[in-house]
Amino acid sequence: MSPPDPPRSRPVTSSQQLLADEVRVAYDRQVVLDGVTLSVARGETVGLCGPSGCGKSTLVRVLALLHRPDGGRVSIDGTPVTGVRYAVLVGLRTRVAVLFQSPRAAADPRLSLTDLIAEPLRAVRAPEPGVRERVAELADLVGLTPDLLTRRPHAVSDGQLQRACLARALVHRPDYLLCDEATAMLDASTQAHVAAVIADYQRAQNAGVLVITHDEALMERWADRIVDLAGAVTAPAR
Ligand SMILES: Nc1ncnc2c1ncn2[C@@H]1O[C@H](COP(=O)(O)OP(=O)(O)OP(=O)(O)O)[C@@H](O)[C@H]1O
Repeated sequence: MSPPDPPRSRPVTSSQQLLADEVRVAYDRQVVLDGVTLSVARGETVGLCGPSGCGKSTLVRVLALLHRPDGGRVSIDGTPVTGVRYAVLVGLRTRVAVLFQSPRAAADPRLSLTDLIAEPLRAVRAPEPGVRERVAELADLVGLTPDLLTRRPHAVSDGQLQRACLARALVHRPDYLLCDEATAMLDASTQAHVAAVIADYQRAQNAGVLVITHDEALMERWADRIVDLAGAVTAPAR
């Protein structure tokens, strides 16, 4: 494994956190999150638990700037974020990355693993020599050999594809990484390796990490504190 990413030079202050403040989300008539507040500070690992359907993944999508909440706000280190996806300035949106449970649902089947990892850099028109160098660095970090990098998703295992998705998530050196059941589909050794890569990255970058897992032992080992979303209200929309 190559050395972890060098930390950014920005000094870290106590106000540096990814914050969902009084967030409300409803799908049609169903209120899933009703005034939920959750923060993830730089350097900490927050575990998010709660019964199936209580809104954990929805909250992750809101924090990842993929889903616009119906109420409340998201801020990154005190900067309010008003839009979602490409409406957010690139310098802000690349501060948060997400790793989902299913790498197959998250990966474009037409791309080689190299192009999959490079995708977020090419989307911001990063110079190609730097892209190739960063892909090689990350492939080494997550344990993907050169022969695997030329293959497309259908020709690699779920574990290998999740490693590529992790590399892609880290490509912009995010300050916050959200892991939504990211190790659930993996065998024990791949799970341990993915968790170790994330922990090394977190230490090097002083990143904040949010973890959703139904694996209580993993949650206990991984999280500095655990937030239970079970209190979130699921009720008909007003
Ligand atoms: N796009 C959507 N449209 C309509 N309803 C949705 C949508 N996404 C989620 N839901 C509903 O919102 C509720 C919360 O879903 P969510 O996936 O956030 O829960 P969760 O706590 O992550 O569940 P699990 O632990 O099973 O993954 C569920 O009742 C779900 O059916």
